[in-house]
Amino acid sequence: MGTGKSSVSRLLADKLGWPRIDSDEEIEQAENRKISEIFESDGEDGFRQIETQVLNKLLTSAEPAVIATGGGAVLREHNRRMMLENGFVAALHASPEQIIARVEADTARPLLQGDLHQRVHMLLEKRRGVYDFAHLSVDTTKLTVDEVVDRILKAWNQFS
Ligand SMILES: Nc1ncnc2c1ncn2[C@@H]1O[C@H](COP(=O)(O)OP(=O)(O)O)[C@@H](O)[C@H]1O
Ligand SMILES: O=C(O)C1=C[C@@H](OP(=O)(O)O)[C@@H](O)[C@H](O)C1
Ligand SMILES: [Mg+2]
Repeated sequence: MGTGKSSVSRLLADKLGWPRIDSDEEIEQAENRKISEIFESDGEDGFRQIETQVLNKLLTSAEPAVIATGGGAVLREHNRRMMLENGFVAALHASPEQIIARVEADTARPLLQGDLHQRVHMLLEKRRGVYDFAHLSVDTTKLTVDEVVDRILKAWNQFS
């Protein structure tokens, strides 16, 4: 969360001339509920169930697209495999301090409610290594969105 997936995906899609899809927005549309409402009524497990269904549908569509997922979509091994089998996967990282600075004004992320500093450190620890499966990893801490997009495009051109 806060590493720039949603922001980077917009510019990346523009540059590629591809549609841009954000799985969180797709989930909200399909459910006609905000992410926070889904967490509130169905819990994290309920959200992950919906997220997996939506992601699988997006990943098996024939059209090329830039897909931004939520940061926890990769917690399920099945999703990691689907992503690798159907696309080029870029994982965006950032330092805990930078993540906190980027998300502190935003209340839309249920897993970051409460003590933000403690939540961010706890989640980074819990998820350590889970993003290593990606084709490319980018530390966005000191990069602009433009620079992140350039890194992804370079790696994508070599990959494809
Ligand atoms: N490279 C960056 N440098 C500075 N701010 C950024 C960068 N990438 C994203 N942001 C800002 O951080 C916040 C979270 O970005 P977002 O794209 O929603 O991240 P994610 O989808 O990974 O949670 C937004 O306010 C966005 O403008
Ligand atoms: O990391 C997570 O578990 C989550 C990340 C969020 O998306 P962003 O990574 O785009 O903030 C969103 O899917 C939900 O709040 C859960
Ligand atoms: Mg996002």
